[in-house]
Amino acid sequence: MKIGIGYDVHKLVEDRDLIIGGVKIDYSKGLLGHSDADVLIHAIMDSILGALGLGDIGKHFPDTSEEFKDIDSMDLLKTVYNNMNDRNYYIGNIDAVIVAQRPKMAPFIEKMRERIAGVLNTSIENINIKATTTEKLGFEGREEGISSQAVCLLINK
Ligand SMILES: Nc1ccn([C@@H]2O[C@H](COP(=O)(O)O)[C@@H](O)[C@H]2O)c(=O)n1
Ligand SMILES: C[C@@]1(CO)OP(=O)(O)OP(=O)(O)OC[C@H]1O
Repeated sequence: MKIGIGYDVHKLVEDRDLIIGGVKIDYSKGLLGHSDADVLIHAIMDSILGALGLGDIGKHFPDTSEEFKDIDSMDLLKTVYNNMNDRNYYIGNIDAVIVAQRPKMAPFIEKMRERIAGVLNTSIENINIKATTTEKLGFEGREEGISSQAVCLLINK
């Protein structure tokens, strides 16, 4: 078994789609990034890469490469999954938190779990996603950005 941790932050700006956990959320602002800036998927990928001892997403998908400009982070997650699968590991479970003052994530959590479980070829029960505000404290609380943290457990086939 191997464990990993991931953390990511993206800035909230106008005129960008808000995509979190592979789900487009109707909101007045979106996250800025080289990719679609899906902060939850980035944290999950980093946790898996970390568990495998393979560095982080910046190493695998550099933000200097045109190849990854505006890319759907679910496509990157599929690449990370293939890498894990090739090394004979599968997902034990993932637990993650989205830190956002707004909007409410609760209505979208089940869809996120479904999408992530689908790409990672695991059961929805193995993917837990939580959300919290910071009671208006810090950059998330001031709605300047959204952060996410994830931990994963990988199991040997
Ligand atoms: N962006 C968010 C933040 C929170 N939630 C849900 O609300 C609950 C209470 O949040 P607190 O920060 O006040 O503890 C939290 O447990 C989440 O279920 C949310 O959906 N979206
Ligand atoms: C995903 C990548 C690549 O498109 O771009 P961003 O969306 O900027 O995300 P970040 O979490 O800053 O780092 C990984 C990047 O290389």
